[in-house]
Amino acid sequence: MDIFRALKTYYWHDKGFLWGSVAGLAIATALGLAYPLLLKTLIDEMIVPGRYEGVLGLTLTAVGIIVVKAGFQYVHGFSGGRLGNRLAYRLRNACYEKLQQLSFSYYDTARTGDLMSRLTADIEGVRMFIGFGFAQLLNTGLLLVFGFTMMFFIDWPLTLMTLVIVPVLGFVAIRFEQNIHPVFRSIRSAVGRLTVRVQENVTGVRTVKSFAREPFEIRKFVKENVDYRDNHLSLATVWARYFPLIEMIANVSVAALLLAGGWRVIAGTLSLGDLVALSGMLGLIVAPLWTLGFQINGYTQSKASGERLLELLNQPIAVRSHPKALVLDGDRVQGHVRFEDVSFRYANRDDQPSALLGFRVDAPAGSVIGLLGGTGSGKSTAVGLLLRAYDVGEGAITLDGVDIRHIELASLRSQIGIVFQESFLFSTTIKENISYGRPDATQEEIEEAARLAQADGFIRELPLGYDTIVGERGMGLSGGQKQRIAIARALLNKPKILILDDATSALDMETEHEIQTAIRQVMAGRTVLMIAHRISTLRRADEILVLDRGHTTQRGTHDALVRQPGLYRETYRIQYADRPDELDQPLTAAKPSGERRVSG
Ligand SMILES: Nc1ncnc2c1ncn2[C@@H]1O[C@H](COP(=O)(O)OP(=O)(O)OP(=O)(O)O)[C@@H](O)[C@H]1O
Repeated sequence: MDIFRALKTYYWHDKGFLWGSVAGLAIATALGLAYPLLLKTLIDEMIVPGRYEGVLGLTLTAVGIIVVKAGFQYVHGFSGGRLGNRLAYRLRNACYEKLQQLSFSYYDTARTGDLMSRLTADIEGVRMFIGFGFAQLLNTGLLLVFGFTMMFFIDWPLTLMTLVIVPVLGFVAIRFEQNIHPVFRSIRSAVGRLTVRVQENVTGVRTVKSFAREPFEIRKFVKENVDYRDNHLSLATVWARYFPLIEMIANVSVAALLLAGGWRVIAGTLSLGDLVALSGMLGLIVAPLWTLGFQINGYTQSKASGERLLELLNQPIAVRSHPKALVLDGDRVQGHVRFEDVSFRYANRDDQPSALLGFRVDAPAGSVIGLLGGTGSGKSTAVGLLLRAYDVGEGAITLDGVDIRHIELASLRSQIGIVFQESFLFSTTIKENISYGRPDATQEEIEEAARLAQADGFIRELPLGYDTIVGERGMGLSGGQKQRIAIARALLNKPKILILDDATSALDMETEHEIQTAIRQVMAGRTVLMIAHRISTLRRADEILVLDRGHTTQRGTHDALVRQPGLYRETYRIQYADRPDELDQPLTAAKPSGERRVSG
């Protein structure tokens, strides 16, 4: 029950509906117990003595009970439905909000399909139990108490005899719960894995098909499907073992009552009406006991689901704003960025050396800093740290002299425009994609940003222009077009700091040059951090840093770096093989930038 206690905040607002649902069902059940009493009256006081004048009154009483009982059943259904659905609504919102709050590090290991199944199937499991299952389970308990109390007043020795089944059934039900809970837990995570498979396959379908790996993907799916099926088979086995057992125990008590009760009716120590009432009541009590398995089933299923939801809801948020964090005033931000001996290691990669070591940059407002380096050298890590995707391990990053850990997260990020390596577009219009960061932007502003990003031309050629809907992940557009929309999106915000993480790699040289010129205009007085593999992108930067496995191996302007032996000159040589003029300049020794190659 700890799980449901922990989920209380999501349903306790509606405790009125909870009590309505419980009380509705309990009263309806109690009224149901009146039927055997009516039968007893009919037999003992009317049929046996032959006094039939009360039959009509008795029948009307039965009809009255039926109507009132139906009314209370309605209260149960209405309240349970309201309770469950409101709970599911709140839980869904809370999970979604949590997903928005969770930091980048959570998404490094999270699986989309698994999250999807938590937000759908698991919420459904909890909704069903709290809305209905809980009231039914409680009702079974109440029925036992009410029913046996009434039976006790009719004939206590026979009642005591039948009561023997209760602890036996209770024991079996607990064993059943213990056996079935782990099975349900594995089923839930098997569903999660199955969804992940499908989701990944659909997302990566182009890669799968281009490598002709469909059979491999099918095998992977079949493996998960076998796992899912086997889990269900285990479930069926547990069911098959316990269900007949529960039914058998319940029926033994009915048989015992008929035998002992029938004996006493023949002996004249029990009236026929009492025996009919007792067996009717036992039947009413035993019926929900038979479904106790189903009820426990629902309980354990929703407990497993509740666990998975709480696991998500209780996830620690790695990067968050300090309660007293500084909220930036956009008009007063200069955009002076400093990385002061920053080192960082990814939490999920403890076995690996640091992704960034002793990284130092001083980027006054309006400067352009270029980052060059082989793949995995730490370039994206550096810009991610400025965005506070992760918090630095050692050292500090400052914006206008303030440690960014002391700045309110949203206000920090609102000063930064970033274009990622992979341009993600939402499945909506191009217009909405560009104005994502500033939904209040006018059409003119959107078009202006698109013009600067060299996107206006191709957008206008599309049948619906800015109102064209781009599919999931921007399908239907070329890589370069997607990149240009992503650049327009970043430019529209007129951020004080612009980060371009290999953002122009999919563009041809000419378009890239035009975008660079446009970015220079827009970014006059603002700070740009630019990651690129092309010298043409970087050459105008005020300072270029060359990274290698997290270390800064070279730094300087293009003119200085091209004269130093090292990766920069080497890259230049490869990319400008037809223009070796700059390489003919006399070599200068590598500038002692203070960086030392430290292992690890
Ligand atoms: N989210 C992550 N979780 C764990 N390790 C990561 C993560 N992102 C990057 N790394 C690791 O950190 C190191 C630096 O990666 P980073 O992405 O900063 O390199 P990069 O220079 O931007 O490379 P590329 O040019 O290929 O984008 C690499 O060893 C990489 O495997």
